[in-house]
This record gives sequence, C-alpha cells and structure tokens, in this order.
Amino acid sequence: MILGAIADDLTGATDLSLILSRSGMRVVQVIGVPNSLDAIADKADAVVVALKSRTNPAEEAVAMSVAAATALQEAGAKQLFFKYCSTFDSTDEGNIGPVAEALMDHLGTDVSIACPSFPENGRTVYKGHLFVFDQLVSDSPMKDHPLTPMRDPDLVSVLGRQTKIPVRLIAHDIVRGTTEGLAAAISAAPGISIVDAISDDDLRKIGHAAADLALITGGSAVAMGLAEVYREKGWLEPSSGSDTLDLPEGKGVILAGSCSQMTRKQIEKARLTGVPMMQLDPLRIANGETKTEDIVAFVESNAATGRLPPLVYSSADPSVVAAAQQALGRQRAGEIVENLMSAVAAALVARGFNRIISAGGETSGAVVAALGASTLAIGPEIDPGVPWVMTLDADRPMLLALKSGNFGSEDFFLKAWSMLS
Ligand SMILES: Nc1ncnc2c1ncn2[C@@H]1O[C@H](COP(=O)(O)OP(=O)(O)OP(=O)(O)O)[C@@H](O)[C@H]1O
Ligand SMILES: O=C(O)[C@@H](O)C(=O)CO
Repeated sequence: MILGAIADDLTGATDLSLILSRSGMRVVQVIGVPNSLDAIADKADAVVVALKSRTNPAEEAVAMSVAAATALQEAGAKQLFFKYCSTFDSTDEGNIGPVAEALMDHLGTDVSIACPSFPENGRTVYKGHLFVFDQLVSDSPMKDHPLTPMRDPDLVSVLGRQTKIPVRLIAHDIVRGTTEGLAAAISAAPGISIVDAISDDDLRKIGHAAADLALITGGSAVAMGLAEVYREKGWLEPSSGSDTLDLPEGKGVILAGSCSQMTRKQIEKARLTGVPMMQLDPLRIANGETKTEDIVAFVESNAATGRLPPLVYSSADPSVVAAAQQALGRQRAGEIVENLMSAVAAALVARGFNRIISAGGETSGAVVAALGASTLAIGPEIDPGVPWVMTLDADRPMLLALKSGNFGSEDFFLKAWSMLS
C-alpha cells in the first residue's frame, strides 16, 4: 500500500477512490475504522477509510481519524491523506482543523496543506476564498446546508477558527510558479497552508509539491497528481485501476436525504420522467405517522427488475428544512431521517433488493451502515466524483451509487440506472 486515506464521509471516500482509481491505482474502500487491513493491504495501492465523522463532536472525529491513521500506517501506508468536502463543510467547532491537527501530531509533522478545490465540479480556491461555480461558497446554496451551513468563504479564517496551528495562504501566483517554489513555500514555516487552485494543472502541481509531506488534506481532486508522483518515486507500477464490475441483476431503489440544490433538481427530473416517488417528512416520522413498513410496501409494489427504481426522498427546500429543525432540533431532524433511510435499506436488502442509489453523504453513511458491508470495490464513473461501487463482503454483492449531495448532472438517477441495463 502506498496511500492511506481517511475520509470524513462515505460519498467523499467514494469520490476520492474514483479519482485514485482513474489515475491507475488499485483502490479498496473500507467502511469505518478497520481492525486490521492485512487481508487487503497487498492487493491495493491505496486504501480509503470512509468514516462518518463530519458532523460528530470534534473529539470523536479526532479519535476515529487517528485510529484509522494507525491502521493505515500498520498496513504500510507511506503517505496519509485526510479527505473532507470540496465545500469545506464544517462548523467553527470542527472538524477539519482538529482532525488535521491531530493527524499532524500523530505523524510527528508540523507542515501540511489544505486544498478543497475540485474544478471539474465547480469548486475553486482563489486568494484563499472558496468558490462554488461563480459564487462564493457563502453565497451558494451551501449557506443553507442542514448540518454545516457555510457562511464564511475565507478558508484561512474558517480553518484558523478551528485550530491552534498557524494557518496561512499560498496564493495563486506561487502555485503558478515552479513546483520547487511551491514546495519551498509549503515547508517554509510550520503550519497548514491553504493553497489556491483553480485548475486541474494547479492540482497536479500541488500533488508534486506535496510529494514529501506525511499528510495531505483536501478535497478529492488534490489527489489527482499523486499516482504520477508515486510512479516517479518508483512505488507504483504503470498498472491500471480496474473499473469493470460484474453487475448482478436485481431490484433497486433510490434513497435521497440530501437537501442540496442539485439533489432537489435531480428529484424533479426523475419526477418528470415518471419515476414512482414517495416523500418523507421528519415531523411525520417523529410522530409515528410514517413507518418503515409503509415505505417498504411502496417500494416493493413499484419495483421490478429492469424498470426504473422508485425514489424515496426527504429532500426539501431550505424553509421546510428550517421548520423541521425548529420543531425537532437540527441534529435530531437529521438523525430521524437517517435512521429511517437506514431501516428501509436494511428491510429492502432482506427482501432481495441489491441496487441502491443514495444521495447525500450522511444519508449514504446511514444506508450503507445498515447493509453490513465493510469493503467496496470501485467501478465505473457515473458523473465526476460518483462511481458505481460493489460491496465485497456482504452476504451477496450489492451495487451502490453513493452520490454527494451536490454532485451529478440533473439526470443523474436515470443515468446511473441506465448504466446497469
Ligand atoms: N426534510 C428534512 N428536514 C431536516 N433535515 C433533513 C431533511 N431531509 C434530510 N435531512 C437531513 O439533512 C442531512 C443531509 O445531509 P447529507 O450529508 O445526507 O446530504 P448533503 O449534505 O447534501 O450531502 P453531502 O454531505 O454529500 O454534500 C441528513 O442528516 C438528513 O437526514
Ligand atoms: O468533496 C466533495 O464535495 C464530496 O466528496 C463530499 O465530500 C460531499 O459530501
């Protein structure tokens, strides 16, 4: 194993796995802190550990991340990567700063970088400010995220509020210069550098400049140059990460708990295409009006092999989400929905369903936790950042498309499904 990665949510882990696999690395994704990686360490160039730590209290996120780092190091990882969201989803209390700081401490290093840029999905960092397409993140729909509203676009300030480690900016004029100049700027003084990046070329150069860092932190795209670095170091064969999966036949469902703007557009597109749909309301779940068995009955009566899968969603506009959060509390509203999605997934799998398209990182984490799977193989790309993946160790293989809330084109659900037929 060369690279050991720790991702703070499941869809983020899958996103990173896809980038690494596209660059020719053999990747295995592990769900949760692994006890031992002995069984997979020599079959993978990169192991990506998917945590569900993004919105946990900082000390919990730190404990999980350091435990994952230890397992990855014991399995031989030469470099560690901490993957968080390309929209830097976090609160002032954490978790990006505390986890980065703890991992640096654990590795005995005082220098790292932070770069959430992902130009292919519209995320860029310029003068330390995070943009989502043409808007600052704080003007984008991310300002209304149900769990981690992003209201400050200045990443030096955002990260600075989360950690005692010095945070500074490496601006684009340095990134545009030589790789050596950039590497020197990164290690010029102890601390974490927010590195500007507005293109894939910038990201590849940052990968090269970070070649000797013990820890890289960022979005998935900052890993796009790493395979090349590892080949130059003689660590990686010119192998090709496989993206072919055997696709078992079976029935499917779409479960969407993301309230992001893109997921809501994808739901509308599915509605126009005639996908059978059922909407969930956290208040009705909380007062017992909506039950797992009703949802399962709806899905079963609308699913058949070869047909478009039914869609169960709780996704709603910011005002509706705010009303539910006011009544139930932000955390509880989220958990109520996640627990139900999880129960529905478990019940459907018990009834023979083996294909799940899931939208939202927290939602996907909850859904996959119910399946008892601990390792995933990475398959073909559906849209940037989202591949089909297959469970390697559940009772029978399951195909999953785990979509980050804001990722994918408007016809994502249909596109994903049509790849299987
Ligand atoms: N109607 C609703 N009201 C309140 N909370 C909701 C509602 N629907 C979903 N939620 C919660 O909102 C959260 C959405 O987070 P999730 O990570 O699944 O999506 P996302 O943030 O858009 O995706 P990503 O993290 O991949 O960007 C979940 O905790 C979910 O349970
Ligand atoms: O980086 C991203 O945007 C995604 O991989 C993600 O983490 C969303 O939850």
